[in-house]
Amino acid sequence: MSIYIKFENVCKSFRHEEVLKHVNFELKKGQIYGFVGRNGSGKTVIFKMITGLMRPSSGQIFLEEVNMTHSKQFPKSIGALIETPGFISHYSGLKNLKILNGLSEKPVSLEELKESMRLVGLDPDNKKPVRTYSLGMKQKLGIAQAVMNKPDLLILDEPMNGLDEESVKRMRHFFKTLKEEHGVTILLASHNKEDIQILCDELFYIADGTLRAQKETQAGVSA
Ligand SMILES: Nc1ncnc2c1ncn2[C@@H]1O[C@H](COP(=O)(O)OP(=O)(O)OP(=O)(O)O)[C@@H](O)[C@H]1O
Repeated sequence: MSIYIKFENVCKSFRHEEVLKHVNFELKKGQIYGFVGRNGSGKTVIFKMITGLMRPSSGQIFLEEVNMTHSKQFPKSIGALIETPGFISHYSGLKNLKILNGLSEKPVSLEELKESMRLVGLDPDNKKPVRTYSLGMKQKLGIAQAVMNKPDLLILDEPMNGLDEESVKRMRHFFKTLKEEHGVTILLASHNKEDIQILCDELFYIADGTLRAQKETQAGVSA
């Protein structure tokens, strides 16, 4: 299988803080990769660099052999939930998705937007403004936003935050289906061992700025 994403000697520093030191990894298509590490270890920084929201201090990042290191564009093949998504609080969930869809380079139909909401457990006909949404509902809308334009690569930073047990199960099933039936590559940062064990094919541990890989067997393992 060919390499989808490649980090080559990537370093990232903020002022005097060296967050990532010569990070190297290669990711293949159609796998779920887990990124594990303590608070502040650099998971979100890695995700932001893949989406082009942040630049490495040195080193190179490739996405499908295209050098993304100095790219100013958010790649259109990526859907992401990184930190708290910003929604327009006085609009409904669906209206927010419609606006974001209008900005996308790969817009989908209204019915497809509604289907994304249903898939994460939200009612697209709910007219309530997002400001009245619970934490879990906002998180679900964030996931719907990440998947709605049918990305090849899905980046999920703590996607289960605020979700109840039933919703976590639904999301796990949903992410697995995206991988198995649609070949989506998923990068997942999570502090939840069960999510990591159930979902991930391979794990990366980040500590003291360095990254260590560990192979996982499908669905369940030695995390
Ligand atoms: N824009 C920024 N400016 C300065 N420092 C930053 C910036 N973004 C991240 N950092 C620092 O980089 C380090 C890694 O942050 P990051 O958000 O990647 O951690 P994380 O592994 O995602 O943590 P968590 O598990 O808490 O989500 C932290 O020390 C953080 O303070």
